[in-house]
Amino acid sequence: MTMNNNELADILIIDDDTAVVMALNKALKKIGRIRFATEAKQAFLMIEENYPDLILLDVELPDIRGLEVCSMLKNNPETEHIPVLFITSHTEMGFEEKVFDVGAADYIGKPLQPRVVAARVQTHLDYHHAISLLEKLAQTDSMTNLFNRRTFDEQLVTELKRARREQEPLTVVLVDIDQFKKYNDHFGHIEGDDCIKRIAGVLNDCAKRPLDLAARYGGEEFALLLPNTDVDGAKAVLDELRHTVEALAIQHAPDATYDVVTISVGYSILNLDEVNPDDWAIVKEADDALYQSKQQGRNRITRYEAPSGD
Ligand SMILES: Nc1nc2c(ncn2[C@@H]2O[C@H](COP(=O)(O)OP(=O)(O)OP(=O)(O)O)[C@@H](O)[C@H]2O)c(=O)[nH]1
Repeated sequence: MTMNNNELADILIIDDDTAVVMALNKALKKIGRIRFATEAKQAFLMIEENYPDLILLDVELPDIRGLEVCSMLKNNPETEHIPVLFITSHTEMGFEEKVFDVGAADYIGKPLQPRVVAARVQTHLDYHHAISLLEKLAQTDSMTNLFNRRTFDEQLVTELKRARREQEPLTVVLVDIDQFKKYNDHFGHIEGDDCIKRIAGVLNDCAKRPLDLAARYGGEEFALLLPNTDVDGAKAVLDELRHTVEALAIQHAPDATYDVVTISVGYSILNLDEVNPDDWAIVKEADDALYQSKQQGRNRITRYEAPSGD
Protein backbone atom coordinates (compact mmCIF):
# COMPACT_ATOMS: atom_id res chain seq x y z
CA MET A 1 0.00 0.00 0.00
CA THR A 2 1.32 3.42 -0.88
CA MET A 3 -0.66 5.73 1.39
CA ASN A 4 -3.21 5.78 4.14
CA ASN A 5 -5.96 8.25 4.89
CA ASN A 6 -3.84 10.20 7.37
CA GLU A 7 -0.92 10.71 5.02
CA LEU A 8 -0.64 13.36 2.37
CA ALA A 9 -0.55 11.78 -1.06
CA ASP A 10 2.62 12.03 -3.12
CA ILE A 11 1.72 13.76 -6.39
CA LEU A 12 4.18 14.12 -9.25
CA ILE A 13 3.59 16.83 -11.85
CA ILE A 14 5.46 16.36 -15.13
CA ASP A 15 5.22 19.59 -17.10
CA ASP A 16 7.75 22.04 -18.53
CA ASP A 17 5.41 25.04 -18.26
CA THR A 18 6.20 26.73 -14.92
CA ALA A 19 2.91 28.66 -14.95
CA VAL A 20 0.98 25.35 -15.12
CA VAL A 21 3.14 23.80 -12.39
CA MET A 22 2.52 26.79 -10.11
CA ALA A 23 -1.22 26.71 -10.75
CA LEU A 24 -1.38 22.96 -10.04
CA ASN A 25 0.74 23.36 -6.93
CA LYS A 26 -1.68 25.96 -5.61
CA ALA A 27 -4.73 23.85 -6.44
CA LEU A 28 -3.34 20.64 -4.89
CA LYS A 29 -1.15 21.61 -1.97
CA LYS A 30 -3.86 20.81 0.59
CA ILE A 31 -4.34 17.26 -0.68
CA GLY A 32 -0.83 16.26 -1.60
CA ARG A 33 2.90 16.61 -1.26
CA ILE A 34 3.86 17.95 -4.66
CA ARG A 35 7.00 17.11 -6.59
CA PHE A 36 7.55 18.23 -10.14
CA ALA A 37 9.74 17.41 -13.12
CA THR A 38 10.13 19.45 -16.28
CA GLU A 39 11.09 16.54 -18.53
CA ALA A 40 10.39 12.81 -18.76
CA LYS A 41 13.89 11.52 -18.01
CA GLN A 42 14.04 13.51 -14.78
CA ALA A 43 10.52 12.26 -13.94
CA PHE A 44 11.51 8.59 -14.34
CA LEU A 45 14.38 9.08 -11.87
CA MET A 46 12.00 10.70 -9.39
CA ILE A 47 9.45 7.88 -9.83
CA GLU A 48 12.11 5.27 -9.15
CA GLU A 49 13.24 7.14 -6.05
CA ASN A 50 9.74 7.05 -4.58
CA TYR A 51 6.64 5.76 -6.35
CA PRO A 52 4.08 8.59 -6.40
CA ASP A 53 0.39 8.00 -5.62
CA LEU A 54 -0.68 9.93 -8.71
CA ILE A 55 0.95 11.54 -11.75
CA LEU A 56 -0.21 14.64 -13.64
CA LEU A 57 1.35 14.53 -17.07
CA ASP A 58 1.66 17.13 -19.80
CA VAL A 59 1.05 15.87 -23.33
CA GLU A 60 3.91 17.92 -24.81
CA LEU A 61 7.24 17.39 -23.07
CA PRO A 62 10.65 18.47 -24.38
CA ASP A 63 12.23 14.98 -24.48
CA ILE A 64 9.66 12.14 -24.68
CA ARG A 65 6.01 12.62 -25.69
CA GLY A 66 3.51 12.41 -22.83
CA LEU A 67 1.54 9.59 -24.46
CA GLU A 68 4.72 7.54 -24.72
CA VAL A 69 5.65 8.27 -21.10
CA CYS A 70 2.23 6.99 -20.01
CA SER A 71 2.64 3.81 -22.10
CA MET A 72 6.04 3.17 -20.54
CA LEU A 73 4.61 3.58 -17.03
CA LYS A 74 1.69 1.26 -17.80
CA ASN A 75 3.96 -1.41 -19.29
CA ASN A 76 6.11 -1.58 -16.17
CA PRO A 77 4.63 -3.84 -13.42
CA GLU A 78 6.18 -1.57 -10.77
CA THR A 79 4.38 1.56 -12.00
CA GLU A 80 1.32 0.27 -13.88
CA HIS A 81 -0.96 0.86 -10.89
CA ILE A 82 -0.14 4.59 -10.53
CA PRO A 83 -3.04 6.68 -11.89
CA VAL A 84 -1.93 9.06 -14.64
CA LEU A 85 -4.00 12.16 -15.42
CA PHE A 86 -3.15 14.10 -18.57
CA ILE A 87 -3.14 17.88 -18.67
CA THR A 88 -3.94 19.04 -22.15
CA SER A 89 -5.25 21.80 -24.34
CA HIS A 90 -5.84 19.30 -27.19
CA THR A 91 -9.45 19.30 -28.20
CA GLU A 92 -9.24 17.60 -31.58
CA MET A 93 -11.38 14.56 -32.39
CA GLY A 94 -9.90 11.26 -31.26
CA PHE A 95 -7.48 12.75 -28.74
CA GLU A 96 -9.54 11.56 -25.78
CA GLU A 97 -9.39 7.99 -27.13
CA LYS A 98 -5.62 8.16 -27.50
CA VAL A 99 -5.27 9.20 -23.87
CA PHE A 100 -7.33 6.28 -22.60
CA ASP A 101 -5.70 3.87 -25.09
CA VAL A 102 -2.33 4.41 -23.39
CA GLY A 103 -3.86 3.65 -19.98
CA ALA A 104 -4.50 7.12 -18.52
CA ALA A 105 -7.06 7.35 -15.72
CA ASP A 106 -8.42 10.71 -16.86
CA TYR A 107 -7.50 14.02 -18.46
CA ILE A 108 -7.90 17.63 -17.37
CA GLY A 109 -8.37 20.32 -20.00
CA LYS A 110 -6.68 23.70 -20.04
CA PRO A 111 -7.34 26.40 -18.97
CA LEU A 112 -7.09 24.84 -15.53
CA GLN A 113 -9.91 25.41 -13.03
CA PRO A 114 -8.37 24.88 -9.58
CA ARG A 115 -11.45 23.40 -7.88
CA VAL A 116 -12.13 21.00 -10.76
CA VAL A 117 -8.48 19.88 -10.75
CA ALA A 118 -8.53 19.31 -6.97
CA ALA A 119 -11.83 17.39 -7.13
CA ARG A 120 -10.66 15.12 -9.96
CA VAL A 121 -7.32 14.40 -8.33
CA GLN A 122 -9.00 13.65 -4.99
CA THR A 123 -11.45 11.24 -6.66
CA HIS A 124 -8.62 9.31 -8.32
CA LEU A 125 -6.56 9.24 -5.11
CA ASP A 126 -9.53 7.84 -3.16
CA TYR A 127 -10.18 5.25 -5.83
CA HIS A 128 -6.49 4.27 -5.97
CA HIS A 129 -6.37 4.01 -2.17
CA ALA A 130 -9.48 1.78 -2.08
CA ILE A 131 -8.03 -0.53 -4.76
CA SER A 132 -4.70 -0.80 -2.91
CA LEU A 133 -6.55 -1.68 0.28
CA LEU A 134 -8.62 -4.36 -1.47
CA GLU A 135 -5.49 -5.81 -3.08
CA LYS A 136 -3.78 -5.96 0.30
CA LEU A 137 -6.80 -7.67 1.88
CA ALA A 138 -6.92 -10.21 -0.96
CA GLN A 139 -3.25 -11.07 -0.39
CA THR A 140 -3.32 -11.34 3.38
CA ASP A 141 -4.34 -13.98 5.90
CA SER A 142 -6.55 -11.99 8.26
CA MET A 143 -5.67 -13.96 11.40
CA THR A 144 -1.88 -13.70 11.19
CA ASN A 145 -1.35 -10.78 8.77
CA LEU A 146 1.06 -12.98 6.84
CA PHE A 147 0.54 -13.41 3.11
CA ASN A 148 -2.04 -16.05 2.23
CA ARG A 149 -1.51 -19.22 0.25
CA ARG A 150 -2.74 -17.75 -3.02
CA THR A 151 -0.12 -14.98 -2.85
CA PHE A 152 2.54 -17.57 -2.00
CA ASP A 153 1.56 -19.64 -5.06
CA GLU A 154 1.62 -16.60 -7.35
CA GLN A 155 4.93 -15.36 -6.01
CA LEU A 156 6.43 -18.85 -6.28
CA VAL A 157 5.76 -18.89 -10.03
CA THR A 158 7.40 -15.45 -10.40
CA GLU A 159 10.43 -16.40 -8.30
CA LEU A 160 10.93 -19.74 -10.07
CA LYS A 161 11.10 -17.89 -13.39
CA ARG A 162 13.48 -15.31 -11.96
CA ALA A 163 15.71 -17.98 -10.38
CA ARG A 164 16.02 -19.85 -13.69
CA ARG A 165 16.58 -16.67 -15.70
CA GLU A 166 19.23 -15.27 -13.32
CA GLN A 167 20.61 -18.72 -12.40
CA GLU A 168 20.17 -17.89 -8.73
CA PRO A 169 19.31 -20.33 -5.93
CA LEU A 170 15.76 -20.36 -4.57
CA THR A 171 14.73 -21.98 -1.29
CA VAL A 172 11.16 -23.10 -0.56
CA VAL A 173 10.28 -23.95 3.05
CA LEU A 174 7.27 -25.54 4.76
CA VAL A 175 6.82 -25.19 8.52
CA ASP A 176 4.33 -27.02 10.72
CA ILE A 177 3.58 -26.56 14.43
CA ASP A 178 4.28 -29.82 16.28
CA GLN A 179 1.42 -31.79 17.80
CA PHE A 180 -0.86 -28.83 17.54
CA LYS A 181 -3.97 -30.97 17.92
CA LYS A 182 -2.81 -31.80 21.46
CA TYR A 183 -2.30 -28.08 22.13
CA ASN A 184 -5.82 -27.23 20.92
CA ASP A 185 -7.37 -30.14 22.78
CA HIS A 186 -5.71 -29.09 26.03
CA PHE A 187 -5.86 -25.27 25.89
CA GLY A 188 -8.78 -24.68 23.53
CA HIS A 189 -9.10 -23.04 20.11
CA ILE A 190 -8.75 -19.44 21.27
CA GLU A 191 -5.39 -20.15 22.90
CA GLY A 192 -4.58 -22.18 19.78
CA ASP A 193 -5.23 -19.15 17.55
CA ASP A 194 -3.03 -17.05 19.79
CA CYS A 195 -0.21 -19.57 19.50
CA ILE A 196 -0.51 -19.56 15.68
CA LYS A 197 -0.32 -15.74 15.69
CA ARG A 198 2.82 -15.68 17.84
CA ILE A 199 4.60 -18.18 15.62
CA ALA A 200 3.47 -16.23 12.55
CA GLY A 201 5.17 -13.17 14.08
CA VAL A 202 8.46 -15.07 14.32
CA LEU A 203 8.15 -16.17 10.67
CA ASN A 204 7.52 -12.62 9.61
CA ASP A 205 10.63 -11.43 11.47
CA CYS A 206 12.73 -14.18 9.85
CA ALA A 207 11.73 -13.16 6.32
CA LYS A 208 14.01 -10.13 6.49
CA ARG A 209 15.08 -9.45 2.92
CA PRO A 210 12.79 -7.45 0.62
CA LEU A 211 11.96 -10.43 -1.62
CA ASP A 212 11.57 -12.99 1.20
CA LEU A 213 7.95 -13.97 1.68
CA ALA A 214 6.26 -15.57 4.71
CA ALA A 215 2.78 -17.03 4.24
CA ARG A 216 0.19 -18.97 6.17
CA TYR A 217 -0.10 -22.07 4.02
CA GLY A 218 -2.92 -23.80 5.86
CA GLY A 219 -4.28 -24.11 9.42
CA GLU A 220 -1.08 -24.51 11.47
CA GLU A 221 1.23 -24.72 8.48
CA PHE A 222 3.37 -21.92 7.06
CA ALA A 223 5.53 -21.44 3.98
CA LEU A 224 8.61 -19.34 3.30
CA LEU A 225 9.97 -18.28 -0.04
CA LEU A 226 13.64 -17.28 0.13
CA PRO A 227 14.89 -16.00 -3.24
CA ASN A 228 18.60 -15.95 -3.95
CA THR A 229 19.22 -18.11 -0.88
CA ASP A 230 21.58 -21.09 -1.01
CA VAL A 231 21.98 -23.91 1.49
CA ASP A 232 24.12 -21.87 3.92
CA GLY A 233 21.67 -18.98 3.83
CA ALA A 234 18.70 -21.31 4.28
CA LYS A 235 20.35 -23.06 7.25
CA ALA A 236 21.05 -19.72 8.96
CA VAL A 237 17.47 -18.44 8.51
CA LEU A 238 15.82 -21.73 9.51
CA ASP A 239 18.05 -22.39 12.54
CA GLU A 240 17.16 -18.92 13.80
CA LEU A 241 13.47 -19.60 13.11
CA ARG A 242 13.43 -22.91 14.97
CA HIS A 243 15.40 -21.51 17.92
CA THR A 244 13.26 -18.37 18.18
CA VAL A 245 10.03 -20.39 18.25
CA GLU A 246 11.47 -22.63 20.97
CA ALA A 247 12.63 -19.53 22.88
CA LEU A 248 9.07 -18.18 22.96
CA ALA A 249 8.67 -20.93 25.58
CA ILE A 250 4.96 -21.39 24.93
CA GLN A 251 3.97 -24.18 27.30
CA HIS A 252 2.74 -27.25 25.35
CA ALA A 253 0.05 -29.74 26.35
CA PRO A 254 1.12 -32.22 29.09
CA ASP A 255 0.96 -35.19 26.69
CA ALA A 256 3.12 -33.51 23.99
CA THR A 257 6.67 -34.71 23.35
CA TYR A 258 8.29 -31.37 24.21
CA ASP A 259 7.45 -29.08 27.15
CA VAL A 260 7.23 -26.05 24.88
CA VAL A 261 5.68 -25.54 21.44
CA THR A 262 8.09 -26.38 18.62
CA ILE A 263 8.04 -26.49 14.83
CA SER A 264 9.13 -28.98 12.21
CA VAL A 265 10.65 -27.64 9.02
CA GLY A 266 11.26 -29.06 5.54
CA TYR A 267 12.95 -27.24 2.69
CA SER A 268 14.11 -27.72 -0.85
CA ILE A 269 16.52 -25.72 -2.99
CA LEU A 270 15.73 -25.32 -6.68
CA ASN A 271 17.76 -27.57 -8.93
CA LEU A 272 18.85 -25.18 -11.69
CA ASP A 273 20.12 -28.04 -13.88
CA GLU A 274 16.72 -29.68 -14.35
CA VAL A 275 15.98 -30.32 -18.01
CA ASN A 276 12.17 -30.39 -17.79
CA PRO A 277 11.38 -28.32 -14.73
CA ASP A 278 8.05 -28.88 -12.98
CA ASP A 279 7.05 -25.68 -11.16
CA TRP A 280 5.27 -27.35 -8.28
CA ALA A 281 7.74 -30.18 -7.58
CA ILE A 282 9.70 -27.96 -5.20
CA VAL A 283 6.70 -27.60 -2.86
CA LYS A 284 6.18 -31.35 -2.88
CA GLU A 285 9.88 -31.80 -2.10
CA ALA A 286 9.70 -29.37 0.84
CA ASP A 287 6.63 -31.28 2.04
CA ASP A 288 8.49 -34.63 1.81
CA ALA A 289 11.32 -33.09 3.85
CA LEU A 290 8.83 -31.77 6.43
CA TYR A 291 7.35 -35.26 6.69
CA GLN A 292 10.83 -36.61 7.45
CA SER A 293 11.29 -34.00 10.20
CA LYS A 294 8.04 -35.24 11.74
CA GLN A 295 9.06 -38.90 11.35
CA GLN A 296 12.45 -38.31 12.95
CA GLY A 297 10.99 -36.83 16.14
CA ARG A 298 9.81 -33.24 15.24
CA ASN A 299 11.45 -29.95 16.32
CA ARG A 300 13.99 -30.25 13.50
CA ILE A 301 14.93 -29.06 10.04
CA THR A 302 15.32 -31.37 7.05
CA ARG A 303 16.56 -30.54 3.57
CA TYR A 304 15.06 -32.47 0.69
CA GLU A 305 17.59 -34.79 -0.95
CA ALA A 306 16.74 -36.09 -4.40
CA PRO A 307 16.90 -39.91 -4.56
CA SER A 308 20.22 -40.94 -6.14
CA GLY A 309 19.90 -41.44 -9.88
CA ASP A 310 17.61 -38.35 -10.28
N1 LIG B 1 -6.73 -23.00 17.00
C1 LIG B 1 -6.58 -23.32 15.72
N2 LIG B 1 -6.30 -24.58 15.40
C2 LIG B 1 -6.13 -24.90 14.11
C3 LIG B 1 -6.25 -23.93 13.09
N3 LIG B 1 -6.01 -24.55 11.92
C4 LIG B 1 -5.74 -25.85 12.17
N4 LIG B 1 -5.81 -26.08 13.51
C5 LIG B 1 -5.66 -27.34 14.23
O1 LIG B 1 -4.35 -27.84 14.05
C6 LIG B 1 -4.38 -29.26 14.33
C7 LIG B 1 -3.49 -29.95 13.35
O2 LIG B 1 -3.43 -31.28 13.73
P1 LIG B 1 -2.75 -32.44 12.93
O3 LIG B 1 -2.75 -32.11 11.46
O4 LIG B 1 -3.37 -33.71 13.36
O5 LIG B 1 -1.26 -32.40 13.32
P2 LIG B 1 -0.55 -32.14 14.69
O6 LIG B 1 -1.40 -32.40 15.88
O7 LIG B 1 0.05 -30.76 14.62
O8 LIG B 1 0.59 -33.21 14.68
P3 LIG B 1 1.94 -33.22 13.83
O9 LIG B 1 1.75 -32.31 12.66
O10 LIG B 1 2.13 -34.64 13.43
O11 LIG B 1 3.02 -32.75 14.74
C8 LIG B 1 -5.85 -29.68 14.24
O12 LIG B 1 -6.30 -29.96 15.55
C9 LIG B 1 -6.55 -28.44 13.71
O13 LIG B 1 -7.86 -28.30 14.22
C10 LIG B 1 -6.57 -22.60 13.47
O14 LIG B 1 -6.70 -21.68 12.66
N5 LIG B 1 -6.73 -22.35 14.80
